Amino acid sequence: MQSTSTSLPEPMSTDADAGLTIQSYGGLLVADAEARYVLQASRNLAGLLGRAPGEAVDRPLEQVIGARLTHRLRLELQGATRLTAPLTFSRWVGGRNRRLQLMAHRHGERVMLELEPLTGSGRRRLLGAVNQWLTRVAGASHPDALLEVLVAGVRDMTGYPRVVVYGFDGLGHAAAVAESRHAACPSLLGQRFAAHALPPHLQGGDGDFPVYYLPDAAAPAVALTPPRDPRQGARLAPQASALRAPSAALRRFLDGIGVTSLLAVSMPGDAGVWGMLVCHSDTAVALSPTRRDATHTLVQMAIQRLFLLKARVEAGFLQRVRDSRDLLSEQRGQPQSPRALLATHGGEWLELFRAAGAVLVHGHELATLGTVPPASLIDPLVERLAGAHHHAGPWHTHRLGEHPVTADLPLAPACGLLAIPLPTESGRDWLMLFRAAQADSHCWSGMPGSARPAAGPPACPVLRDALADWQRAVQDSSDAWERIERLAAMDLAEVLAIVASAHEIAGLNRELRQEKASLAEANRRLERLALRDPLTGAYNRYRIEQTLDAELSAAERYARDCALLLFDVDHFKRVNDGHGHEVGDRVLIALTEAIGSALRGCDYLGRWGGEEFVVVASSTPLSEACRLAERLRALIAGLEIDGYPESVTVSVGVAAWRPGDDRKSLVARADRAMYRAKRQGRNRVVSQADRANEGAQRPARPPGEAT
Ligand SMILES: Nc1nc2c(ncn2[C@@H]2O[C@H](COP(=O)(O)OP(=O)(O)OP(=O)(O)O)[C@@H](O)[C@H]2O)c(=O)[nH]1
Repeated sequence: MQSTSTSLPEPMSTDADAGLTIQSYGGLLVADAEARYVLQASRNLAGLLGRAPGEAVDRPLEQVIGARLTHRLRLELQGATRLTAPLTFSRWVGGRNRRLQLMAHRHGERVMLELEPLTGSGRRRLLGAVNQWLTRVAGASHPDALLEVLVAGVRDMTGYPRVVVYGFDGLGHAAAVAESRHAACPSLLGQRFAAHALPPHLQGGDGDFPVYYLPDAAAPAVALTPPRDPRQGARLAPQASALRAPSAALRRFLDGIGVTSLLAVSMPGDAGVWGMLVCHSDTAVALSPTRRDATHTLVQMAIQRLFLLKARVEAGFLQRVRDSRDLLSEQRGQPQSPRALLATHGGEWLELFRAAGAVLVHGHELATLGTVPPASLIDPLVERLAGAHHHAGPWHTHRLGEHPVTADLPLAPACGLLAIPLPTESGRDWLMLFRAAQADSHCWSGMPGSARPAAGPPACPVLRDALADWQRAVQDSSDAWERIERLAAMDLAEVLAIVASAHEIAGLNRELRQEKASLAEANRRLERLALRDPLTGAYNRYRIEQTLDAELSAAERYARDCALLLFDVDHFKRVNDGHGHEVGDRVLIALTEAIGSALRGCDYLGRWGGEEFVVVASSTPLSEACRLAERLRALIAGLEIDGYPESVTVSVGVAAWRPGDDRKSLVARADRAMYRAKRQGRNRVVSQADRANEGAQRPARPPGEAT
């Protein structure tokens, strides 16, 4: 047992603690951190414990609530900030046994003990109802249906005439998303409250007290006895107890909407408070702690199920986007232009992302689908985005008209934009999804000048007076882009970048192939010009001389045969003169074709000049060369040429390489032989060996020169 003298606080004179007043249906004891002494008590303590506050303050806790209860309390509070479940006990008060509930939690250096009367009636029926609603919550298959079940269940279990679920958006604004109400209650469904304008019981939820219950807002608040210890004298914050009496602001708010009793249960989410379930009644409602606990349990179950269902809906959405992405990916082999891509897949994307239009910008190509801003504004928009957005994630807004990046671009009818940079090197490729302005269905409470909807809430002077800045009609706004949509769009953009780039690369390859083909053709033309005679296509003089030089050095080096055949068309002048140059040309061409077709692959035909041609016959001794020449002569003589009725004959001089020969000497011998063939009557072959048979010797002449 601890000594009173060492630990009892010194009395001090102070004003009543105005920070915390509590609701009269419950009672409050404030104890020291070790829960040994009562430091303060609510002034209605006698009604609950049968003991006046004066008989409790400064007393050991055991004396006030009993030794056994105190012992259990200390045990369960060890190392904890609150009891996990309320403790129940009985007390004789006013000649009858009363059942009470004790909840306790730490608040700074104090332990707060909250007392409430227990009404034990209807437990069995409650259990049945809870089970029934839990089963229905577990069976709900869609988030909306689940919330409907929840509000109906809570209304059934609590008897409140109106139960509303408010959802908070990312900015803390609340909207009534589900409601169950008695026919006489005006509906709050769809009603929105700006974050800073929310009534206190809706502001972000109270993490310490997930359930706030106000049986009767009109009931007088109960003060606490003043603290006596200066060290404990700091003012108790109003939030110190779940039994706190309504603040003046809450009281005014509830007055404004005609609510007397309130039960608010916070709905925690992954990141803070997701929403709040609120029960309203215009008359006082006595709700046993058991029913409140049951309500709390149902809400907790529902919120877990809600997230599960939301996750399923999101997974379904993601799966559909991935299916579309995979389909796209499978088409990598058949690259499509941005236009074709949008035409093939865009419709599905618009449906999936609830978008009115899409733009795909890739390289210099731009494709559009559905309702999008005017084409002339897409380039400036891309410019802006490229300047303002420097990471791989999506850029998004549901208010293009108000966003600093886009405010001065008249992008209507587009209102929301989800723009995903394609992961390409240019940094200027985008997939853009546009949403149209949403016809305003938001109803913000207390909007000045607006007529109250017939089924709307009663006028609320508190909100109307205090919240001028949020009393704007929601206009020029589209549905916001949800996180899951942004993630899915990024997924899509990744594959889109690959497919669109594949298309671009295929295009470049095509151009490259075309360029290569043109280049090869130009080279062929160039080669032809440089090495071939333009009329007949035979090697030109320059090329055939090169060939002859190469053959002669090979002959020299490897002691290999090589022969030269020099052809001259007989009386060619007559062909020209008699039939015209055109026919003369035709004769030269026909002759070239005939010789060319009769030669081996290792022989070369060249035009020596005018109507003179040479054949360089490699690895060919003189005798064979003569036979070849004779064969060619006969072939030419047998030619039938269109437009030239006569036979074309040639005189051929044949010379074979001898050691020490160079081009000049070999050509000179062939030329002399050819000259002899002319002299002997034309249309014949004469070789260098025949020289002995011929008396006259033709003087050497430059090759190609007319004889
Ligand atoms: N149509 C045409 N004629 C050519 C071409 N090159 C040279 N000639 C002509 O060929 C003729 C050669 O005549 P000549 O050198 O007198 O010899 P020839 O008439 O063949 O008489 P012989 O050689 O003595 O049998 C000239 O009239 C040239 O104008 C050509 O590319 N096309």
